[in-house]
Amino acid sequence: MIELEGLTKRYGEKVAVDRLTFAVRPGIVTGFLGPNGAGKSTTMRMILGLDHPTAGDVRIDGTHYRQLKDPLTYIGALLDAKAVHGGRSAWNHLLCLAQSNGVPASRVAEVLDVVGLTAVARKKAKGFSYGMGQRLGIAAALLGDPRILMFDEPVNGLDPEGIHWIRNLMKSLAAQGRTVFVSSHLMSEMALTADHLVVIGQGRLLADTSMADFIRTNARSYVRVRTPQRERLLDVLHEAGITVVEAGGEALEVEGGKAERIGELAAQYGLVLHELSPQQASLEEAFMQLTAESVEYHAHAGPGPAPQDWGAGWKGA
Ligand SMILES: Nc1ncnc2c1ncn2[C@@H]1O[C@H](COP(=O)(O)OP(=O)(O)OP(=O)(O)O)[C@@H](O)[C@H]1O
Repeated sequence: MIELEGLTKRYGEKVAVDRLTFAVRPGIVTGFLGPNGAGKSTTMRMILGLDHPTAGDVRIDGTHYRQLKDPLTYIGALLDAKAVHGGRSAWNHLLCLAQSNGVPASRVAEVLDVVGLTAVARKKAKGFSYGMGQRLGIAAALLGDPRILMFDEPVNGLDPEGIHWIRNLMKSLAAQGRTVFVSSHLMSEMALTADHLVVIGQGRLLADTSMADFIRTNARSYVRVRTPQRERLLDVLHEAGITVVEAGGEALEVEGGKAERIGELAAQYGLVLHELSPQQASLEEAFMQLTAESVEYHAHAGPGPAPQDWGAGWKGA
C-alpha cells in the first residue's frame, strides 16, 4: 500500500503537487492520469524519496522510503529508463543493483528472462533501443521481488508485442496481491489495464475512483437508434419519458433509456428498428471531459499555416 497525505511540492511560485491525499491499494492495477505537467512524475519521485515534499507525507506500507532497509525488496520502480550507466551491460547493471540491495545474484538471470533480454544480457546498455531500455528498467523494478511496483509511462517505446506483454505483466502482478501504480498517456491502453484510477490536474486530485465509475460519471453514454418510422418512435419515447437527442440522418441518440426498454417499446407499438446499439463512452472522452479545465499546455488548432508551410519563411532567406 502507498499512502499520501496532503502531499505538496512547490518549486518557487509553482505548485507542482497540491495537497494530494489518496491510497494505492494492493491486488489491483491503479492508473495515474493527468495532462502534461499535472505533477505525476513529481509525485512518484516523492514516493521514492527522490524529492522532498514541501508539506505532507507519503508512506510505503506504513514506512518512509528512506527508512526502508533494502528498499528494492519493498518497492520497485521504473521512472526514467535512461538512468542506466551506458558503459555497463544489462547483466552488470542488474548485478550491481542486486548486490547493493540484499537481493541474491540468481535473480538477475530470472528477471532478464522475464523481460526478454537474456540474449543481449552481456551487451552494453548504451547500444540498447528505447524499448530495450524500458525492458531493462522493468527488470530492475522486478529485481527485489517487491510487493509494490510503480511504473511511469512503461509502454513508451515498446512495440505492440511489448505493450501486450507489459499489460499482462501488470495484471498478473496485481493478481498476485501486489500493489501496482502506473502512469500513462495512452488512454486505450489504460482502459484495458487499470481497475482503479487516480486523476490529477495542476497538482490537485480530480478523481480517485473505479474505472467503471469514472467513465460513467464523466462521459455521456447513449443508445443509437435508427428507424424508418422516426416520428412515431419519437412520440413513443417521449410518452415514456425517455430523453432523445436527435442526430443527423435517420439516427437518434437516446440518453434516458436502456436498449432493452427502447426495443420493448418499439415492439409494443409495432415499430421497425434498423439499429439499436448502446454506445459506451471511452476513457479518453471521460478524461478529456474531466481535465479540460486543468490542461496547461494546449496545441493550437484552427486557422494557421498548414504543416507543409511551416518554415516557409526560411525560403530564400
Ligand atoms: N525540478 C523542477 N524545477 C521546477 N519545476 C519543476 C521541476 N520538476 C517539475 N517541475 C514542474 O512541476 C510541474 C509538474 O511536473 P511533472 O513532471 O511532475 O508533471 P507530469 O504530470 O509528470 O507531466 P508529463 O505528463 O508531461 O510527464 C510542471 O509544471 C513542471 O514544470
